[in-house]
Amino acid sequence: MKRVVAQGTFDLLHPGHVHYLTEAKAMGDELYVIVARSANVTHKQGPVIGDSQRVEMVASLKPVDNARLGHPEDIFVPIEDIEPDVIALGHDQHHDEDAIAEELGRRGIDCRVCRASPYEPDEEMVLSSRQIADRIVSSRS
Ligand SMILES: Cc1cc2nc3c(=O)[nH]c(=O)nc-3n(C[C@H](O)[C@H](O)[C@H](O)COP(=O)(O)O)c2cc1C
Ligand SMILES: Nc1ncnc2c1ncn2[C@@H]1O[C@H](COP(=O)(O)OP(=O)(O)OP(=O)(O)O)[C@@H](O)[C@H]1O
Repeated sequence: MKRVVAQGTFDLLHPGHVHYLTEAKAMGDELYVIVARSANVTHKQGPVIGDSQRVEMVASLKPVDNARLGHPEDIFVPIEDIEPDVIALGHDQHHDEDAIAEELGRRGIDCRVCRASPYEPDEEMVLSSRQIADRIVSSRS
């Protein structure tokens, strides 16, 4: 069985997340998803929804075989546990492919790192958790 890992915040779910996770699943046989801890989402506004609720929602999605909360300090601890064949980075994730590949090599983990594609079907869809939150604020105030 070929294992794939996907990761992200997954605050307010939308079809962009489903596209990403479906594409990641197609890279192997089993999809494991690491959900970022709120405390570690420091590069943008933190999630509205709490850690365990985000994990529960991601776990319920069709392509997902296993979802878990990430490690508080070391993002490679869940990777060492899962032992994936592929890490599928999201199209806009700020993580650097080469830096991740280097650290995997240093830790003796034999795993490919690749980049998923964006989902942008038309202008009607709101394909970003932040944009959904902004729309709620502007339409309710
Ligand atoms: C290979 C990999 C493993 C990760 N593992 C964790 C983790 O264990 N704990 C965590 O809080 N975040 C982890 N992250 C980070 C988040 O999943 C997420 O990528 C980061 O917070 C950026 O959020 P965004 O991609 O939703 O913008 C990991 C990221 C990568 C690329
Ligand atoms: N429209 C999209 N197309 C493809 N992948 C997406 C899309 N939106 C999010 N993803 C992917 O889903 C994963 C989780 O993304 P994240 O939780 O940051 O969602 P987001 O909607 O982009 O959030 P925000 O709007 O707050 O930046 C990431 O790997 C990201 O690349």
